[in-house]
Amino acid sequence: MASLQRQRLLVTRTLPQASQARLDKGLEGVDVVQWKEDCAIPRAEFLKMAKGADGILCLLTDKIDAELLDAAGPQLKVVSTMSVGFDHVHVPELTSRNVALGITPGVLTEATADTTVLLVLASARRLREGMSAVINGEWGTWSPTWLLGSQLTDKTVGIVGLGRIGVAVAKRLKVFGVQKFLYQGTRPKKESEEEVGGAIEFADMDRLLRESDVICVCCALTDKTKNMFDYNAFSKMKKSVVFVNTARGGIVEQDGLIRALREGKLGSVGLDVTVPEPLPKDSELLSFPNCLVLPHIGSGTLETRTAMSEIAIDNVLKGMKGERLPFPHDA
Ligand SMILES: O=CC(=O)O
Repeated sequence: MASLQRQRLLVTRTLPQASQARLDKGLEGVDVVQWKEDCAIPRAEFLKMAKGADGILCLLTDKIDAELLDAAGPQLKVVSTMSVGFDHVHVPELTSRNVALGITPGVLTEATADTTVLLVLASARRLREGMSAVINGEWGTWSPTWLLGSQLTDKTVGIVGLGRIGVAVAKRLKVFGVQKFLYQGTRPKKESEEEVGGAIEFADMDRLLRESDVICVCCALTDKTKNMFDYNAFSKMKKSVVFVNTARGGIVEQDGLIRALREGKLGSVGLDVTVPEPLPKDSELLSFPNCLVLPHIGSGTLETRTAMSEIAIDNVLKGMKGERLPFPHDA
């Protein structure tokens, strides 16, 4: 009787506890090799460990391109990324080799929308400046004019990308009394408009930039959205704008953002994503009191990260069996 050949699964980082326990318990017919250091797998190590893998469970920090796929070999059946974004994966290379790609959509919508709202409020209410004042002993007596921010009541909010996360952001911000939402994307989305409810309109980019009091970037990084927010775009925004990006750093042309901040063109900025990540400590971006930067923690709750890693395991196991992935990238 022919014995079933064991498969090799490469996992590029230690996973949240429950999912790690699932791997440690052992997966039937699968040998797991895993990079367990608390840092991104170095490229040379990745190329070495990928050799002979039937499945790869990776993160958004791991570049998946022709070189990596060559190093893995022709037996590779599936790449499963523990992220909803897949701009780190060269999809045509996977497609041409018949390698499936799994992602983790849906489960991180709420946490990422929460982080977006957190940045909107924190930026609008000048949280960074307020906290620094307290820590640095600059907190004087209560003043009617000190550290005044802005509020969402009766404002116009621009959402760039009215996908799952964009809708969840709009629904949350609505309860703060937003008057109107404008949105941008590949096309008008009636179903998403209905889900948000109330005053919401598809608008051209120029109008969205000029009329919005708050702009939230919630779209994927693609060839079309890369560097979409450049100096020219920032120059069109209101001087009081609150600009928040929780999607991908590459959607913003960062030198243009820095120039706009330097020239005082922007009210406040909240970023969860930058280029590069981590952002070097001496980046000029960190020198502006009205720019708040978080270390890419949009989906960073235990519940969400566990749900993401569980899906990533389910995807990779199905793919290694040659079956349809529960969450393929092109669903
Ligand atoms: O940024 C996080 C993700 O794409 O999942």
